Amino acid sequence: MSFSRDFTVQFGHCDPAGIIFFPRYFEMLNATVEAFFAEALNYSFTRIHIDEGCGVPTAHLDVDFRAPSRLADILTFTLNVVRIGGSSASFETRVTCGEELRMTVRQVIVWTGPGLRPARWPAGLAVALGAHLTGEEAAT
Ligand SMILES: CC(C)(COP(=O)(O)OP(=O)(O)OC[C@H]1O[C@@H](n2cnc3c(N)ncnc32)[C@H](O)[C@@H]1OP(=O)(O)O)[C@@H](O)C(=O)NCCC(=O)NCCSC(=O)c1cc(O)c2ccccc2c1O
Repeated sequence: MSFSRDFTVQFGHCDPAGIIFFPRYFEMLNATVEAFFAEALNYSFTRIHIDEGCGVPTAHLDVDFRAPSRLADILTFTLNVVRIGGSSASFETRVTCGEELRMTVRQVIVWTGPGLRPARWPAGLAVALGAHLTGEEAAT
C-alpha cells in the first residue's frame, strides 16, 4: 500500500537557475516520512522522539534526479515500504510531477532506542509497517 504527499514548489525552494535546490527535496522527503509515520502507522514523531526517547535516523540514501522541478510544480511523493529488517526498514519513494518522473529515492531507516543505538522494531510498529509492505517480501 503506497503513501502519497503533494508539495507545491515555492520560490524559496529554487536556486538562481530556477530549479529546485536538492536539499529542499530531502526536506520534502522527510516531511513525507513524518506524515507516513503519523497518518499511516499511527506512530507520530512526537511519540517516537519526545514521549519514548527513541528515533528513526536515516542510515542510507540512494537518489537519482531524473528531471528538474520548477516554481509552482506540484510534486507527488509516493512512498513504499519494500523491506523490514530487525531494526531497519527500506523505503522507496518516487517523486513525480504529473506523469513525469523527477526523482527516485531508496532510503534505509533504523529504529534506535536511548543513546541512538539500534534496537528491534517495537512489535506494534513492525506490524503496522508490515501492513504497508509492497513487492516480493509482501507476497511471501
Ligand atoms: C543508523 C545507526 C544508528 C546504525 O547503527 P549501526 O551502524 O551500529 O547499526 P548496525 O550495524 O547494528 O545495524 C543495525 C541495522 O541498520 C542497518 N544499517 C546500518 N547501517 C546501514 C547502512 N549504511 N545502510 C543500510 N543499512 C544499514 C543494518 O543492516 C541493520 O539492519 P537490521 O534490519 O538487520 O537490524 C548509525 O549508523 C548512525 O547513528 N548513523 C548516523 C545516522 C545519521 O546521522 N543520519 C543522518 C542524520 S539523521 C536524519 O536525517 C533523521 C533523523 C531522524 O530523527 C529521523 C526520524 C524519522 C525519519 C527520518 C529521520 C532522519 O532521516
